[in-house]
Amino acid sequence: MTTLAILTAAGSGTRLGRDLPKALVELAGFPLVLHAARRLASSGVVDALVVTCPAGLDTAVRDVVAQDPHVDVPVRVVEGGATRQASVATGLALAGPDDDVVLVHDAARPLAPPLLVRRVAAAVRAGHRAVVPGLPVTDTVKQVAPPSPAGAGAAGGPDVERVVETPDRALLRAVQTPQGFDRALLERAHAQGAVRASAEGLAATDDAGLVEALGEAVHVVAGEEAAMKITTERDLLVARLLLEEES
Ligand SMILES: Nc1ccn([C@@H]2O[C@H](COP(=O)(O)OP(=O)(O)OP(=O)(O)O)[C@@H](O)[C@H]2O)c(=O)n1
Ligand SMILES: C[C@](O)(CO)[C@H](O)COP(=O)(O)O
Repeated sequence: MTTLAILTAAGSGTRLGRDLPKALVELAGFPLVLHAARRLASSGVVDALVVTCPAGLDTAVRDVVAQDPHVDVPVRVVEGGATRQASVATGLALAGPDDDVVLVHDAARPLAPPLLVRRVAAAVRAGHRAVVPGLPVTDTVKQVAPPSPAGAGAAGGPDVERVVETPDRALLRAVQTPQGFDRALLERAHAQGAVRASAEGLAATDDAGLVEALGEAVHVVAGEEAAMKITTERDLLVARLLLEEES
């Protein structure tokens, strides 16, 4: 039995605002997608990689990832979909007959360490069929009311939102990737949630959310600060510092 990693890299990186897709933006001389692929491969628990890429960039992404000497597992590259959820579904369709565990990881988390990959995969192999890494939340988090049709600032004052709840932060976890799944469960979750995949506002923001929607259990293992997500330029600066610390 084998473990497939789906590496999502098909996003455009709108919030980063560069003139190339985020996964191809360089950090310390290498594209984000390559950092992520190297760490997945060197975990020792990934047998093959499927990388989702933006339309028209399959050759560029294949050249970057599949030819890298540090990525010593078979690599396939496939064009992703309109949302992250759709991209994962496209990658999942390429799973082979022996793949019983699937890890889903974001190229936007390029420094997720190999030990985290092993921790997630081990928890799935130990019998937890859906596993996410998570960190405790340090801010106090407020839930706000949905926006009113008229808009919050409609009266002419500053934009304000009404708080409806303060969840107990001791029970909150900020979740990361890689997320790990029993392959059959992940397939069922994506099949059941398929109708959501076409639009950003409907799509699940992570794969575990689709499993939760089935009513199935999802488990959390300890996350890692290094698995931070690159969304903005500031995140790239922080990642650079983390890499310096690593070496
Ligand atoms: N249609 C999409 C959208 C996102 N992703 C991937 O999902 C991960 C998380 O997405 P995000 O951080 O939101 O990346 P982008 O969509 O590129 O960023 P933005 O929302 O700022 O455009 C990224 O590795 C991204 O490449 C994907 O494979 N397919
Ligand atoms: C999957 C994820 O990385 C878990 O934290 C996150 O939900 C991706 O979110 P994004 O808005 O697509 O960056």
